[in-house]
Amino acid sequence: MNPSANLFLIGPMGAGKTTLGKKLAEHYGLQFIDLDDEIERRCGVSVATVFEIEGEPGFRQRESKCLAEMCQLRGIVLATGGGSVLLPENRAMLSAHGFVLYLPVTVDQQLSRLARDRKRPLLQAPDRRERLTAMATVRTPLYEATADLRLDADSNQIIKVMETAVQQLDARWQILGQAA
Ligand SMILES: Nc1ncnc2c1ncn2[C@@H]1O[C@H](COP(=O)(O)OP(=O)(O)O)[C@@H](O)[C@H]1O
Ligand SMILES: O=C(O)C1=C[C@@H](OP(=O)(O)O)[C@@H](O)[C@H](O)C1
Ligand SMILES: [Mg+2]
Repeated sequence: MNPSANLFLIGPMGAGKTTLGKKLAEHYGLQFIDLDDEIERRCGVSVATVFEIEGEPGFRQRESKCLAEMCQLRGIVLATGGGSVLLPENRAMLSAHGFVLYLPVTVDQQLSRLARDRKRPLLQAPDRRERLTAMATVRTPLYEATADLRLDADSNQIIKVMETAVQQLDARWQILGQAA
C-alpha cells in the first residue's frame, strides 16, 4: 500500500486538525473525514456520551476500530482525535496507510481556542492548564515519533497556517498518482 494515498492529521485538542483538514481536503480534491464525527455517526451518540457510558477505554476501542476501517480507504484527508496516537497499533496503522502531518500547539493556544468548549470530555477538568500539560507530557513524544512532517505554524490566522501547510506538503507529500 502506498502510504502517500492518504493524509492523516495528528496533534493535541485545539491544534486545528479538523479545521485545517477540511481545507486541505478541498485544496487537494480529496475526501475529508473527521474520526470523531465518524465514531459519532456509527454510535448514534456524541463522543461525550460514549465517554459517559463506556469511559475512556470504551471510546479508545471504538476509535481504534474506526481508524482501522478508515485506513482501508484511499484518497482521504483524515482528522484524527488528539488521543489517537496513544495505542501502539494505531500509530502503526497511521504510519502504514498515510502521510502523517503533526500540528503542534502550545497549551496557551489550546486554552484560548477551547475556552468555551464543552464537547471534549477530557477537557472538562477543574484545572484545564494542568490537564493539558499532563496530556502533552505523555503524548508529545508519540506525536513526534509518528509524524512524517511537523508543521511549524503558530499563526492564529488559519489562512496563514493553510499556506504554510500547502507549501510544506507540496515539497514532501507525493499524492496518489503523483507518487514516484
Ligand atoms: N490556526 C488557528 N488559529 C486560530 N484558531 C484556530 C486555528 N485552528 C483552529 N482554530 C480554532 O480552534 C478550535 C479548535 O479547532 P479544531 O479544528 O476543532 O481542532 P482539533 O480538531 O485539532 O481539536 C476551533 O474553534 C477552530 O476554529
Ligand atoms: O485528545 C483526546 O483524547 C480527545 C480529542 C478529541 O478530538 P480533537 O483532538 O479533535 O479535539 C476527541 O477525540 C476526544 O474528545 C478525545
Ligand atoms: Mg477535531
